[in-house]
Amino acid sequence: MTEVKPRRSVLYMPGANERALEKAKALPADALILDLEDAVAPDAKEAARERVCAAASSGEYGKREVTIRVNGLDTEWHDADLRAAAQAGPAAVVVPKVNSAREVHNIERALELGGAPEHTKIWAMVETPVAMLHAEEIAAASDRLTVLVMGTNDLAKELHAEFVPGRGPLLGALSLCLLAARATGKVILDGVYNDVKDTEGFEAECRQGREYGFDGKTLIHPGQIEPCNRIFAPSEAEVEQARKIIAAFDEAKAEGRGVVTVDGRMIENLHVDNAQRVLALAEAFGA
Ligand SMILES: CC(C)(COP(=O)(O)OP(=O)(O)OC[C@H]1O[C@@H](n2cnc3c(N)ncnc32)[C@H](O)[C@@H]1OP(=O)(O)O)[C@@H](O)C(=O)NCCC(=O)NCCSC(=O)C[C@H](O)C(=O)O
Ligand SMILES: [Mg+2]
Repeated sequence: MTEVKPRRSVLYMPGANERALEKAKALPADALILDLEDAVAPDAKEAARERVCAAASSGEYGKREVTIRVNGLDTEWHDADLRAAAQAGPAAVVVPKVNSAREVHNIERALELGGAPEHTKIWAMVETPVAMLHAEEIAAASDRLTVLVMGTNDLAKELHAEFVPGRGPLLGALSLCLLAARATGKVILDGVYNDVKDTEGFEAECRQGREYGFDGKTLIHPGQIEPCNRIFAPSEAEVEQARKIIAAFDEAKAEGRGVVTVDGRMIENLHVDNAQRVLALAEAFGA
């Protein structure tokens, strides 16, 4: 099984907010997105670019992936953001509103020309109707692209959809992107939950994201980290069950059988693969 990187909780923080950048050093988020796009006002963009590039190359955020979200491809800041990010060498450059494979190729070329180290990957945000329809070609466009990130605020805006409990209006789009990620072997992160005071609603959305198959969720506030880490990690009972399944199947195999029941349920090879994935995740999360 390939290495599992912890990406349950991926926290955005405004690149212009020095206090938030400092505070993030001690926060238990699995990964960070230092934002130059929506959370930064136009007249603060250049100072924020310098600040986040310095933060990303500082080595002060421990083992976590520190990424930089640049401004969109059609903005006046995009090229300079990409050049600066390529030099800073973060774990990834997060690019908003990616709509086609051609755009991914352009980003890839710009990173290469900018001298980005190999470890700097592309995380593509999918957040427009066009991106939903091109999700597979976007995900498959480059080996350097390792993660799809849902942008549910932009998507809802473009769709004229309302935010309702259960996210009915967005479920088709979320499923399309999940299919694209799984079909191409990429990681996929769910979108943000805007009401930072609504713990119950946030936890329900985390559970829904996990049930659908998302690898983790993007966050906007430190208070969202603990519930997100808890919900996206296998519980003790799930780890115990995974061990039981592996042991029962090993025993059956030794007796020449390819199928067994555990607690009355059929277990075949594919369920063992799932159980191994649960153990790998638990180990990656330090559970
Ligand atoms: C949402 C917020 C504006 C709320 O801010 P505020 O009311 O000031 O929060 P608190 O007073 O509760 O903050 C408590 C302390 O925590 C620090 N803090 C807050 N948020 C963060 C953060 N994201 N990272 C690190 N630290 C954070 C505060 O500084 C306080 O610290 P202290 O003073 O020491 O007590 C605010 O949370 C915020 O700005 N969040 C991030 C917003 C953001 O990045 N937005 C852009 C990304 S989301 C997006 O673009 C979606 C996507 O594209 C889509 O389309 O869906
Ligand atoms: Mg967006």
